[in-house]
Amino acid sequence: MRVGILGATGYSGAVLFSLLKQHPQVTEIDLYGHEGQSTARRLLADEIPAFSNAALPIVPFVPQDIMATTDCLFCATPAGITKNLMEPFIAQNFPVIDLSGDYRLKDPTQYEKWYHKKAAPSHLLKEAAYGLSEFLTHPGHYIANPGCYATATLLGLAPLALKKLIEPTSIIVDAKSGISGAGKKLSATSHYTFINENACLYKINEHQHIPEIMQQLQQWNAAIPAIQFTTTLIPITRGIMVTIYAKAAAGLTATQIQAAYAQVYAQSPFVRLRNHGFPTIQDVKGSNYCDIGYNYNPKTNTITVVATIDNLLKGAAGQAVQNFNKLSGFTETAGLPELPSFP
Ligand SMILES: NC(=O)C1=CN([C@@H]2O[C@H](COP(=O)(O)OP(=O)(O)OC[C@H]3O[C@@H](n4cnc5c(N)ncnc54)[C@H](OP(=O)(O)O)[C@@H]3O)[C@@H](O)[C@H]2O)C=CC1
Ligand SMILES: CC(=O)N[C@@H](CCC(=O)OP(=O)(O)O)C(=O)O
Repeated sequence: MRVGILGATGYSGAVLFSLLKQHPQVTEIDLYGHEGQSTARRLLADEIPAFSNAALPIVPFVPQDIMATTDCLFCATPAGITKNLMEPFIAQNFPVIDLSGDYRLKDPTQYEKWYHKKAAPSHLLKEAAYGLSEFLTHPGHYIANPGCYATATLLGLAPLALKKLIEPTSIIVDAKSGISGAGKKLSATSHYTFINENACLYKINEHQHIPEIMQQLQQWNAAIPAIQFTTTLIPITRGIMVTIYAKAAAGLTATQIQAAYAQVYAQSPFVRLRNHGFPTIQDVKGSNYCDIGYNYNPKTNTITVVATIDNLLKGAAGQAVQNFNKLSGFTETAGLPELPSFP
């Protein structure tokens, strides 16, 4: 298969390129730059010295040329780009996997509220499938890859929500991310002198992943009205840890919780459950795994769930490849690392 990447010079696009380069079903990769970019030769290796042996050109983004030469397009661009570029691809049912937030929310007013930008038109939004891989049964042609925090939060909560094991009003999510989650551009909070030996809460009650988490949670359990969700930047390069607290439904036992997680993830090669103890970020770094641990405290009637992922793999490029595999009918694990990068 021949695939294309828009945004390969960014963090998640670069990880995507590395994965696709070693994918057993991918024979060629084309890289695209900005629409209207000059045709002067620009190489991936010039932008990312770590890829100095991959002298691939980055060519201008021209939809008709892309559809004529490749079989699937990946977009690893910031929010606000694909909503303006994807109409020709959607019109022709061309396979696209979009890592940005532009097509995740079905309701355009929600996108406008949380992303502070004009949304893609409703008729295009309708064509996109929300690609939380473990629950993606009908990939269609356009997959909106979930956000990194949303992936860890939803995988951590799914068994509790689906099986109605918690008080719907009691969910609190305390999420922490490494700095690569913010992308390659420098900002005041990603500056070394600010974040080194520091930790910083941000976007309190305003994080753009809240609506996509709610959109999915309410499909699993319509009684969940809202979640309390906080995000903290921590001084590591890669990784997300979400700690979830919720009150148990009446009469629940620890055995029922364990059974729910085991049943929901019985066929999920990238979800690893801990029946004892909690996962760390190191346990998943460099892999597409989401590791989940849980605990029930009968004294406070509280369930604690911890889910960890590598934000650039399961939170972005890894899940995009997992979705590509599902969309193309390949083995779900094809092209994805079998083990994390330990130590
Ligand atoms: N980083 C992460 O952990 C995660 C990221 N995502 C999502 O993935 C997407 C990419 O994120 P990330 O890799 O962090 O971002 P980066 O800022 O690191 O990279 C963005 C990429 O998009 C390209 N780009 C920017 N504007 C345009 C444009 N108008 N046309 C074409 N290409 C453009 C950039 O190219 P150039 O440098 O030439 O401008 C660059 O290659 C975002 O939507 C992000 O929200 C999702 C989950 C996790
Ligand atoms: C650490 C950090 O800044 N993380 C980013 C993750 C956002 C992201 O991945 O963007 P999407 O909304 O397109 O998924 C944030 O919190 O905004």
